[in-house]
Amino acid sequence: MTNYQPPFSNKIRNIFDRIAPVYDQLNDWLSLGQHRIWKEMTVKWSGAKPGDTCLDLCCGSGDLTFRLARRAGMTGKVYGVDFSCNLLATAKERCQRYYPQPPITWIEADVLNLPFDDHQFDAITMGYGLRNVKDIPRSLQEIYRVLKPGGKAAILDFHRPSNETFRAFQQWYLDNLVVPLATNLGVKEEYAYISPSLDRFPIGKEQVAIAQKVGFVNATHYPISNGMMGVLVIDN
Ligand SMILES: C/C(=C\Cc1cc(O)c2ccccc2c1O)CCC[C@H](C)CCC[C@H](C)CCCC(C)C
Ligand SMILES: C[S@@+](CC[C@H](N)C(=O)[O-])C[C@H]1O[C@@H](n2cnc3c(N)ncnc32)[C@H](O)[C@@H]1O
Repeated sequence: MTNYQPPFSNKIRNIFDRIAPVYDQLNDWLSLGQHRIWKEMTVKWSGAKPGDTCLDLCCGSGDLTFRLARRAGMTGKVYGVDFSCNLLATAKERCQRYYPQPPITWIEADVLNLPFDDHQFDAITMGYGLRNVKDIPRSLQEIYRVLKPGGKAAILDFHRPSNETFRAFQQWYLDNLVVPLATNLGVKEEYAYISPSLDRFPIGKEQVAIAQKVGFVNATHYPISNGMMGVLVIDN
């Protein structure tokens, strides 16, 4: 199994604090809007429904949080957790401007030490967070701890395709479109981080094995976008 050891969390937090001003726009441009579909699939696979108490981990500027809130409705409760104060500020600002109604609580915290009691949540999402945490098993343990029995989590992230052509295309896209465009916006190093972080990230079946070791009874990894992205769905 891959020995995954990303840099210290402070380095990661600084990366996301720095890219906050360009983050949403670059995601739209560079994924050709596809990230919205991937996020909608993730929320759907989390099983969130009206009245649920939901949690979005590594919420960033809030894309998945807002989608969860739409599903949970006015009788539900939604929490967004992130340690980047700049991305959280964007999330709060977007919330006030575009989504004044859903009951969302924003919390600045490390997802490796969640400030919640055990068994609080019906549904949990995490978008592009697991690859960035210092300790993946610990992160899944925290999810296991705060999920209610019968609750479900859906975790979206980049993935390395097993098909060589798609793998080569993904690498070409990162090297020749993502990094150059980011360079023009003054955030070259931050976006250059994606590729090595993806090399260290466990592939789908390894993620499933970690989740099972943590205690999840059901764990399935769904490759999407020709395996360039993936969603790990886990429940207890
Ligand atoms: C929303 C997306 C990525 C979020 C994201 C995650 C990270 O870990 C980062 C680390 C450092 C800087 C930025 C990020 C970051 O934005 C997914 C979409 C954005 C991507 C930049 C686009 C990547 C596209 C795929 C490699 C190929 C898709 C091809 C398709 C034809 C559109
Ligand atoms: C690529 S962004 C994803 C944001 C959002 N989920 C989305 O899909 O657009 C990754 C987020 O994870 C957060 N993050 C990474 N490690 C974290 C940790 N240990 N605790 C809290 N947030 C973390 C970063 O601050 C950043 O906002």
